[in-house]
Amino acid sequence: MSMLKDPSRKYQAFPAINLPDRTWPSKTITEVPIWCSSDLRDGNQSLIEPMDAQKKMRFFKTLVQVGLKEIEVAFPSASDTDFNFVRELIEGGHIPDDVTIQVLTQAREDLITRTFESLKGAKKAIVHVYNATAPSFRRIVFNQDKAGVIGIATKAASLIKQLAAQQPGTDWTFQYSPEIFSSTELDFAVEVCDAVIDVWQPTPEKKIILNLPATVECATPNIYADQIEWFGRHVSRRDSVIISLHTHNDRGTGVAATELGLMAGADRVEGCLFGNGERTGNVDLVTVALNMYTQGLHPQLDFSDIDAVRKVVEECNQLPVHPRHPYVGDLVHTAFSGSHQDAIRKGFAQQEEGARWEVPYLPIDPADIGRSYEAVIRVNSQSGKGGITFLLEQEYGISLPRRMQIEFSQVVQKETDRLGLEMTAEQIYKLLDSEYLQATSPFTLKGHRLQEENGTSAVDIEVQVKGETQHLRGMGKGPLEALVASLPVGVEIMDYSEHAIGAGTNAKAAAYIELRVNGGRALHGIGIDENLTTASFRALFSALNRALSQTEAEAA
Ligand SMILES: CC(=O)SCCNC(=O)CCNC(=O)[C@H](O)C(C)(C)COP(=O)(O)OP(=O)(O)OC[C@H]1O[C@@H](n2cnc3c(N)ncnc32)[C@H](O)[C@@H]1OP(=O)(O)O
Ligand SMILES: CC(C)C(=O)C(=O)O
Ligand SMILES: [Mg+2]
Repeated sequence: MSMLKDPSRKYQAFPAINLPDRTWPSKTITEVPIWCSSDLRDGNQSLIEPMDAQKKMRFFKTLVQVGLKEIEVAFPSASDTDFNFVRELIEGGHIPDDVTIQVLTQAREDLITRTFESLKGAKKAIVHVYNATAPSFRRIVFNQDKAGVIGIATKAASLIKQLAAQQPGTDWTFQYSPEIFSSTELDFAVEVCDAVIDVWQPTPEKKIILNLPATVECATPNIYADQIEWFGRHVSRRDSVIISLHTHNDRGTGVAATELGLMAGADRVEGCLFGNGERTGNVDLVTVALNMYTQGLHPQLDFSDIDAVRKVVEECNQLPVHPRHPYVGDLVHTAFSGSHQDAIRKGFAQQEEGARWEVPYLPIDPADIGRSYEAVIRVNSQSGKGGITFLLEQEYGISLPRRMQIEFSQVVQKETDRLGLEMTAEQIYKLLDSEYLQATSPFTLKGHRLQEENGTSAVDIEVQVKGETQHLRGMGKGPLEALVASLPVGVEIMDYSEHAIGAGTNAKAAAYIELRVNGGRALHGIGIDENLTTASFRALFSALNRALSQTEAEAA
């Protein structure tokens, strides 16, 4: 490869932060942050078709239901749709008392003025202003030096303070974002923020929010954590400032950066549900929140019906959620592969109600987010007996004995190989039915009469053999021995088991028999009936017929 064409030469590693006594690496997340959804702003501005008023309202109500207390609802000076949406929220009384709406504006006088107009009559509001501070933006976008950029920020901060004072009926919170904080020289980021602090004069009782965006993610997440810890140590009036994280996912590590940022001392997280947002998206709030469960923390957001939330988000954003998306993807609580299914089935069987969650391969209990166990195990050609057994147990109450699991899984394997497709529980049951329950040839059991006296059983059997009715009679120490004695072929029973399916008046019996015919290969049969003796007789004929058919097939 020619070095001249080597793309890596265009880029430079992000320099490490000088913070040898960093503390975040040995911390864990022990507190739930303040959550802020930016779905209706950062999410919305990145959509092919931004949401209309109806969609925005539907999304807003879902966010409220989920439990978000801070919601960035619009960029009011951007469009009439956004402006009018803020008006509708306020005038229509749609904002619950414990929810604060947030709006974004550039640090420009006309836009700030329009933003305050949109907020007239709000009980509470966060006014969020941003301007770029990163070196390339200073040069490319603003053509300003550092002092010029500080001037943009402080001028806007002053105007915001002044306009807020003119609308005293609203409980205001001010928020400032130095854009691409993560690419801004740290001391300059602090310098700009300190200048804004000087204007806003926050106190521990009336804090401001400093939102520190990784607008474009261009370093490993440990760098972002260092930047957050460094900033927290150096910013003035730390006790009067809420440090907010706002990460994007350009390198695919938005969640990691946010989590490490929390360990580094941040108080608040902005993001979007399922990671919508500019380019690769904002950090996925759902993932960060649900990851808290595995830290033993309740995220204080309600995703107990995650599929209902997903439906709203997909319909409003007109973007599908990927099937492998953490927590919510269609496939993420599903195991196809044999060894995973085996471990999951054993895990479910041993998991006790209320005990610490230990089911292998499932980081959280799917039921906690409204997912059903049925979806957990699905069967294709990579599956083994564990998954097949699990589905038959869950869906049909059929518990195959161990050796029969092995035998039947080979039948299923042949079918999945032949189809090249997944098999549903229903298809598996149909296969079990045709292979075992419908194994009625050459012997079709038509009826039986059982007499038991002094420990001896005598059975009269009516069977149909190749269309002809035959009567068989046998005696033995029990019904099965009597039945075996009645047969015209040599049958040796290797194993027998039974269990109930269901309970009460609808209960049925399932019987399983493993037998050998004339010393041949051991094979299984199943019988299901309301009557246990009938079930066991059906099981015997099921196994016998399978054995005879196979012998015939092998001879042919
Ligand atoms: C990282 C982020 O997500 S930031 C949020 C981005 N979101 C959006 O932009 C969505 C909504 N935006 C819009 O609809 C439009 O940009 C508007 C209506 C707000 C403004 O539109 P316009 O007036 O046409 O300006 P435009 O967006 O092109 O911005 C360019 C001008 O604003 C300046 N500018 C850009 N950002 C800022 C800022 N944060 N603060 C101050 N000035 C800014 C630029 O330097 C440029 O100035 P110039 O014309 O003197 O060179
Ligand atoms: C407006 C700011 C906070 C933003 O969205 C970003 O920098 O990503
Ligand atoms: Mg953003």
